[in-house]
Amino acid sequence: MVKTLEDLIGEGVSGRRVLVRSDLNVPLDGSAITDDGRVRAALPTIKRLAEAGAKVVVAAHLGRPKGEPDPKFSLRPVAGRLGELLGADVRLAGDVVGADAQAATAAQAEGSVVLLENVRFDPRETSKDEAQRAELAAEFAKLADAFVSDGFGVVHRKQASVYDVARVLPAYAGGLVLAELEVLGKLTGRPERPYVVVLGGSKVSDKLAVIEALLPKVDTLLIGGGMAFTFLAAQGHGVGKSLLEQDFVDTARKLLDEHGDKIVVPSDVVVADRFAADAATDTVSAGAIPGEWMGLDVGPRTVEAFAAKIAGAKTVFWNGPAGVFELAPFAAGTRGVGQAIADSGAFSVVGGGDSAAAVRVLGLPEEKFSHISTGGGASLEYLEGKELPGVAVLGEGS
Ligand SMILES: Nc1ncnc2c1ncn2[C@@H]1O[C@H](COP(=O)(O)OP(=O)(O)O)[C@@H](O)[C@H]1O
Ligand SMILES: O=C(OP(=O)(O)O)[C@H](O)COP(=O)(O)O
Repeated sequence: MVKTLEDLIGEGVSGRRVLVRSDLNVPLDGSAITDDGRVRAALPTIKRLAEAGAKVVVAAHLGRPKGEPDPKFSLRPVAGRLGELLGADVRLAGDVVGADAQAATAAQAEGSVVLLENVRFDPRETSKDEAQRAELAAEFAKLADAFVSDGFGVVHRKQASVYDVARVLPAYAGGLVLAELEVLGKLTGRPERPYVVVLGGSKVSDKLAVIEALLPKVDTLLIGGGMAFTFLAAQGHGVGKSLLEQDFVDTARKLLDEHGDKIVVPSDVVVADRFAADAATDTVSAGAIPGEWMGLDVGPRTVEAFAAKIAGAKTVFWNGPAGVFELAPFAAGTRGVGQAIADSGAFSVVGGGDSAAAVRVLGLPEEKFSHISTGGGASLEYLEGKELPGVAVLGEGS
């Protein structure tokens, strides 16, 4: 049996030091948070512990820094926002587990919150070497007496602050992780059919691996965003300077051969001469992407084709924006797909940091989605039937 946050509260946390792993990986424009959804989602667990008198130490990552401190990836803006939402100061430690983190946590009052600096500033966090990760986990463990895993968006990562630390501290599942798993469970049982999955985004290599496992489970797979170009290349099209995962082209061709009836790829693309809001743009057929240009959104014919499939669905899962929605000229595809899902009346789940942000930033009707999940890759791996290391480890000790 997995122990939960409520079990921990029941054991009594007043004066105890509790390490919480949250997913605070928010989209930033410079140092401004463009969507604080993940901070809001992390709030209930942190608040619950603080109100119960715990000394709360929050661990989180931001982006993918290269295992060393990099001011661009500092959690400072997040500490500020978390403090505003909590209505209390949140001290940001200057390091992950170093002298400043130790001093900040040693000086904590009951009910206070310290945020450790981006855990990915330490190369051991994401190391493939288990001994390295275990070493960092032991250092996290010195800062706390218990661990609450609440970062749903990152439970698919076997990383020190997600997985290894749960093996060295008494570990509990946070409310967000439990709530997310409960909703996603509805998609793994017997989803009402037709079951349509819409994929896009830019974490192409991560997600291409999931497609193969998902295909037998779904009726239709709509592929937009950055991952579409690997499939267009597999169909023999030139994709210019668009995102392309060359190593996966052969697999994409095999998937199109074997499941061509289920997979829908873009028939037209919005292309640009640069990755910029003021780039020159054009809308072309998927087979006519100019060599020096890049595809940054799906075109209107594609949106129409995707919307028709979505309109007939009873269950929809969407991860990954259909285009670079952050830049106005490339937002129409994501808006169109999102609106079609909202209008479908299907049981609909949208997951992922950027996908969830897109719903809010583009002003799509949030209330028309059945669930907006904080995790994209994590949701996909769960739907694929894969074990999530950050969840599995919570049951290990019992
Ligand atoms: N054609 C494209 N080329 C490059 N980037 C893209 C393209 N389409 C979408 N994106 C980018 O994908 C990013 C989100 O991808 P991803 O992290 O995979 O999604 P999520 O966070 O929802 O899981 C967005 O920032 C968006 O700008
Ligand atoms: O943004 C995240 O995932 P998502 O883009 O799949 O929703 C999580 O914070 C995990 O980040 P990672 O994919 O760099 O490990």
